[in-house]
Amino acid sequence: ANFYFRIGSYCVLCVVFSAVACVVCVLCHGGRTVRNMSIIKRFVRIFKYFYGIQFETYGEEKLHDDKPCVIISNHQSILDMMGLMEVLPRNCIQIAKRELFYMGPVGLIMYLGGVIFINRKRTSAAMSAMEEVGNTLVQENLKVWIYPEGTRNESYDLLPFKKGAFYLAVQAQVPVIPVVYSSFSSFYHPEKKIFTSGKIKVEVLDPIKTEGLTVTDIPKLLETCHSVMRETFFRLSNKPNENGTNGPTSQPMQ
Ligand SMILES: CCCCCCCC/C=C\CCCCCCCC(=O)SCCNC(=O)CCNC(=O)[C@H](O)C(C)(C)COP(=O)(O)OP(=O)(O)OC[C@H]1O[C@@H](n2cnc3c(N)ncnc32)[C@H](O)[C@@H]1OP(=O)(O)O
Ligand SMILES: CCCCCCCCCCCCCC(=O)OC[C@@H](O)COP(=O)(O)O
Repeated sequence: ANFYFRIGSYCVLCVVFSAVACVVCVLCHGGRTVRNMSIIKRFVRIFKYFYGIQFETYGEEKLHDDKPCVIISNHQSILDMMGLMEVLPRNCIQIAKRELFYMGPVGLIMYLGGVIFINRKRTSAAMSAMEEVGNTLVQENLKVWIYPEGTRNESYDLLPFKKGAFYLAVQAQVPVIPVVYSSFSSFYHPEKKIFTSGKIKVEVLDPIKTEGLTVTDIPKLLETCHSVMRETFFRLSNKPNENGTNGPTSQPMQ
């Protein structure tokens, strides 16, 4: 019961705070602009106090370079939104599934914040929407936050990555900055109806350059990002990986 209450209240908070934020954004900036993201960020960062969630961030300054880039991060649940807003840099928009646009005030506030909606069922339309972002990224000095797994993933691992984020980065010749969140599963587990409070570690990894890369380099770029993020995810989540060590950097388990 507690699980449903907390998840239900999370959704209610999203709806209520969105409605309020829409009014504030329209009064402050008049319409759809990435500058509204700083207002949205302030609202969403309050959520963690309702749920007793703490964030421990490492390397956040790597996101503060005032230059365009593609930020990619793992995606576990709708709680990711709190983690996103915890470290979201200025001038950064997100790519979101179109279904979110139809969620009342939540969709409207995302629209006002400059979020790009894609239809995952129509790959060609999604790709052209992202291509459009790639064209304006540099001159508008924008950052784009993409969840390359393309969907929430509550398994204790990373899904294979979709290619869109890497096409966009190579097309715009901007760096890819991976951000990794530790597993929520110690305090958030929908199957087991668990949603208590806990700590999430967030690590921003070094930017990966794409200057000089072409479309043919995309599979390798994707693989590099996937493996470094997966390794970090295991380390941050204290998950022993295949060969029984607790992450490649630490000593093998006794
Ligand atoms: C006060 C406030 C209160 C709170 C209220 C809330 C407010 C919050 C506000 C703001 C926070 C917002 C929070 C946002 C959260 C949203 C989370 C989500 O919705 S996550 C799902 C959507 N995201 C994605 O799906 C991206 C990842 N997807 C991609 O990048 C895909 O690549 C995509 C969609 C572009 C295409 O997906 P494919 O399923 O077709 O898969 P592929 O393997 O990537 O591509 C298929 C083929 O197309 C080629 N391809 C892909 N992209 C291409 C391109 N750009 N050009 C040419 N070819 C391309 C590839 O090479 C591949 O071809 P070959 O299989 O290799 O032969
Ligand atoms: C008027 C009814 C509103 C319903 C309450 C709003 C629900 C909360 C909205 C949270 C904002 C976005 C958080 C987020 O990160 O959602 C992404 C997931 O969805 C991705 O879904 P999928 O696994 O990719 O299908």
